[in-house]
Amino acid sequence: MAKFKAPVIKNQEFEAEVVDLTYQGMGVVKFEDFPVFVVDAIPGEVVRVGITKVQTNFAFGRVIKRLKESDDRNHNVDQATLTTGIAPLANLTYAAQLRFKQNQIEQLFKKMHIDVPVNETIGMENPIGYRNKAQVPVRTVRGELTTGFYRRNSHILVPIEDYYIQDPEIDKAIVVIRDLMRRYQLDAYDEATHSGEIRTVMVRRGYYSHEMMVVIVTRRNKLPVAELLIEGIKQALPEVKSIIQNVNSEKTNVILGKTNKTLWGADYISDTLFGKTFEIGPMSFYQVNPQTTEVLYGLAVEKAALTGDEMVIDAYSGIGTISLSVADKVKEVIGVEIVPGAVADAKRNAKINGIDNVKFELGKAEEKMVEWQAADVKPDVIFVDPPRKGLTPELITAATEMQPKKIVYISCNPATLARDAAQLIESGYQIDGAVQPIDQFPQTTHIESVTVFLKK
Ligand SMILES: C[S@@+](CC[C@H](N)C(=O)[O-])C[C@H]1O[C@@H](n2cnc3c(N)ncnc32)[C@H](O)[C@@H]1O
Repeated sequence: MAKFKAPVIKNQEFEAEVVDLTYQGMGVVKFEDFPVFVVDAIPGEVVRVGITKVQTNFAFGRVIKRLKESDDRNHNVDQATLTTGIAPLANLTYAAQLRFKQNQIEQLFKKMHIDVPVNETIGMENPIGYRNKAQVPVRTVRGELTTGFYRRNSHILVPIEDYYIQDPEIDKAIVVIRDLMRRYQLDAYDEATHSGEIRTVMVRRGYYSHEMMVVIVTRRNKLPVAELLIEGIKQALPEVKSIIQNVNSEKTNVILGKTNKTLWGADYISDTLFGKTFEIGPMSFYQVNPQTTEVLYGLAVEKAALTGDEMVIDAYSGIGTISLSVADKVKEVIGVEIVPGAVADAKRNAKINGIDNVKFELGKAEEKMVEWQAADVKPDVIFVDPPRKGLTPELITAATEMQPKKIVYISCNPATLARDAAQLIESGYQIDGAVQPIDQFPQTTHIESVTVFLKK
């Protein structure tokens, strides 16, 4: 059989209308029927495209000239932001972003042949500067230690100081820390040669508490000039309550290593959610958008319609935010979480808030659920809030065999949500009402939603 030959070649130019937007926020144009994915091109726009890379079934291109512009284009964003991968939807108006997210969920359920309404995405009033956490790579650019963000689809650092979607206080802190590292001539990490010292700076700031944690990720155990660095950070950033060194000596893209050393202050910071206090350690997941998290969990709890008598499972419980938010509305909760630091945080958080009807277990949700089912645990409601890869078939089998009245699925990836929904429906559950998207991650392609499954 003759090998398929792409109808375009590198550097070829042509004009076309943008007909679609991929789930990664890239415009789709067609050359004959061959799809070309183009950064910063919006459906309805007509563009002159230059081909940058050709693959077997598709190609990538860039906009050489925009010949017709879409009304959905947002002009209030600078080029550096669009060049990096930090805010890939920032070229769209916010209204168009919200429609894009609703539409993505609709398409994914349609593909699975599940007929379900999807509500309009609940958005933010001010959808920038919301992130309570930054993880910024530290690299050498033109001979100087630099912080910024990777250029899209690459590991090339673009120096930036305004990260657009991060809490501006975090942006300021990163510049302060970068300048101290320059002053004390610290060496930035070099991925290619696996040399240098400072890999990443992570900063987390409590939305209500304004407590800041700084985590410096190093390649080796020794952090040169640690004393001077700590003193400088304390002087310049009075909100900092915790300075931690995380050691990651592996040749990997994973940001954090396993070892943490508290260089100064507390091992965690606190913040509040629904008026409850949560202590958050460096390894623990904590929702990055504190403003919409309350909307998200508020909705999840409202949809669960709890009466006070329920036995609840909180699978993927993190530091216990869902468990502790529902504890006073139910009889008891058991949570399961895989990260030991997060389970320790969750147990402390139960204590701090005087909650004693909640238990947290360390383990894999998919294994614990099978154990609980075998032990004849009978939950009335199961909350699942998995990472992007979603649930496993084993977890769904065990969960549905326990026959809870409701399974409340909080999802950060509609592709795995739609896949899992098919198995839940096959196992005797039906979707109650509509899927509700909530914009936890404005300006990005990430899509959060809540769906309730009812036992038929
Ligand atoms: C989206 S977060 C939700 C956390 C928590 N519900 C919250 O909102 O703060 C997913 C959590 O699942 C945990 N996790 C990942 N894989 C897991 C597994 N196989 N079993 C249990 N927990 C897991 C992660 O460490 C993370 O804390």
